[in-house]
Amino acid sequence: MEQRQEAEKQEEEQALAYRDRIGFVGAGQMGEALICGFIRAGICSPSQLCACVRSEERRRRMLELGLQVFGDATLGGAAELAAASDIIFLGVKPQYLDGVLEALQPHVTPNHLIVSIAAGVRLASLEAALPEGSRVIRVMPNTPCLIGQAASAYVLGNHATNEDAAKIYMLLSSAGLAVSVEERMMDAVTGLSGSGPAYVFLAIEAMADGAVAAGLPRDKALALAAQTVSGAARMVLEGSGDGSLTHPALLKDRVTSPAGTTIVGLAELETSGVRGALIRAVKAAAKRSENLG
Ligand SMILES: NC(=O)C1=CN([C@@H]2O[C@H](COP(=O)(O)OP(=O)(O)OC[C@H]3O[C@@H](n4cnc5c(N)ncnc54)[C@H](O)[C@@H]3O)[C@@H](O)[C@H]2O)C=CC1
Ligand SMILES: O=C(O)[C@@H]1CCC=N1
Repeated sequence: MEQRQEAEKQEEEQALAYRDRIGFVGAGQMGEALICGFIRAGICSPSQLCACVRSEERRRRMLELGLQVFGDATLGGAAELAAASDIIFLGVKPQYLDGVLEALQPHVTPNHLIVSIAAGVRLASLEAALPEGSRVIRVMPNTPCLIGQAASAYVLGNHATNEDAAKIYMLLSSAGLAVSVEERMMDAVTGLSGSGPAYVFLAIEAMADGAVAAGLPRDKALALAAQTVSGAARMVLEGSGDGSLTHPALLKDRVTSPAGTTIVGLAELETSGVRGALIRAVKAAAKRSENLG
């Protein structure tokens, strides 16, 4: 009985998300990753999506994906997008957000849910730039959303409702992991999972370089490096098989034979300060996010 109620609740929530029309002000790297993630997950169809774009290249790409396209948000596009959307994602760089909010503000109604993905920009500034009582959610997604593997965090603004929370969770979790956090944690999230794909890409590239130096062809080195990172990550996420995280130190120890190859590699990483470098990278990016706000 409980299971049936849960399934009915889930269907009801899904139906809510399915009906929404979603507009993207700015559809660049992250906007496109969200759009493709949602379409791929089947949470909405391209006909429910629209975007404001500034460049011809972006216009062509959005049309190719099947979206309705409007022009620059600050040159009339915002009004058209607001009329065609229930949920509005703000997908421009933080430095363009003020102009976009100014253009959007007169067209935001109580029926709109505004979702900002801008790094560092606080809910208080977003709410202050929008009509009193606006429903706002701040999200930090990441680019693996493109292939349904996002790590996203979200926090509700003062006027966002439980229904809004269910909607954003439905949308984000359709394309990966979604967790709710307190706003004071958003800078840390940005430094970790927002920017993190870039650290991992760098690590994959460097590991492949090492293998090339040791004699492996580039294509095989890259494929093995990427699959190693992916497989190791899945073991942390799924290794215990019961949904709980497995501590990476435990998994590391299982790879490391006495007087074997791995301990020699690990010792090099420790001598080079890789552990400290990663900690400092996440902290520096979190600090930058704090300063952007
Ligand atoms: N790239 C990433 O991995 C992530 C980015 N973010 C956030 O997402 C936001 C966008 O970042 P990216 O997608 O990387 O930037 P981007 O530069 O690739 O995309 C922004 C898009 O907005 C468009 N744009 C700017 N002003 C516009 C206007 N007035 N009307 C219509 N379109 C306009 C630009 O032409 C561009 O296509 C930023 O606030 C960033 O902090 C958040 C998480 C991850
Ligand atoms: O580099 C940036 O500022 C954006 C936010 C998180 C990832 N990319």
